[in-house]
Amino acid sequence: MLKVDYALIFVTDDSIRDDNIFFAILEAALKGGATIIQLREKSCDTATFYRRAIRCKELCDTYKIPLIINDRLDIALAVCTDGVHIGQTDMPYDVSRRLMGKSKIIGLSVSNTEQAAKKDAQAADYIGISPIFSTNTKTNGLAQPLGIAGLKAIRELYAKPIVCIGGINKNNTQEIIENGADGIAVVSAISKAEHPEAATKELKEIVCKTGTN
Ligand SMILES: Cc1ncc(COP(=O)(O)OP(=O)(O)O)c(N)n1
Ligand SMILES: Cc1nc(C(=O)O)sc1CCOP(=O)(O)O
Ligand SMILES: [Mg+2]
Repeated sequence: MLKVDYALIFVTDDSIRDDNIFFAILEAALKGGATIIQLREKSCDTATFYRRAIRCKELCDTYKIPLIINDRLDIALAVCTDGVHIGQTDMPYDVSRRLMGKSKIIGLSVSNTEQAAKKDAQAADYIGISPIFSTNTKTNGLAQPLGIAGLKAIRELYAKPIVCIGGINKNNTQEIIENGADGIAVVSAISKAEHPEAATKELKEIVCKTGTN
């Protein structure tokens, strides 16, 4: 399997229901250098999710960038995406792995050091620190932010890639990477930017100049 670059995950904004706007922002993120796309839909029906996933896959394939589906293994399998991102209350890791297969990317959210030390997190391809900072974007059960101290504690015990999510922007990215994250995952820093392509480029440059990417 190709080495996966976790530097900059653009997580799509499910508050954008207009497909023209949604896909224009997605393409801007791809042009700007997002290294992974995560399609996250929390409230639409399955047919709508599936149709968006198909179009996302076509666009990601054009730019040769992996597509990961948030939560929904059935959509990931139906569209044959590169992976899935699961949370602590989503489909269990073992089942996700059995259904997705060995070659696919599986990410798992962790909200404390105990979860990061458990076998599911250790077996996943990467973990998402959930959240690193406070955010208004996630409206379904945001955990207590881990902050930089929490990231450092998890880095001590976790050897695989760590991606941080929640309240990340161009002003706090450098600190996150300096303290052990391999990459960042963002929604609003790209989707709500005046120029999403330029915003993506700027975030990517900060990650790459700070880390070893
Ligand atoms: C990279 C990354 N990390 C964490 C999350 C959060 O996933 P989850 O805990 O399942 O919450 P929802 O996104 O499903 O609301 C993520 N999506 N991506
Ligand atoms: C999708 C998601 N998951 C989170 C978690 O903590 O699990 S925070 C989040 C939203 C991140 O959006 P923004 O970059 O706009 O803060
Ligand atoms: Mg989830």
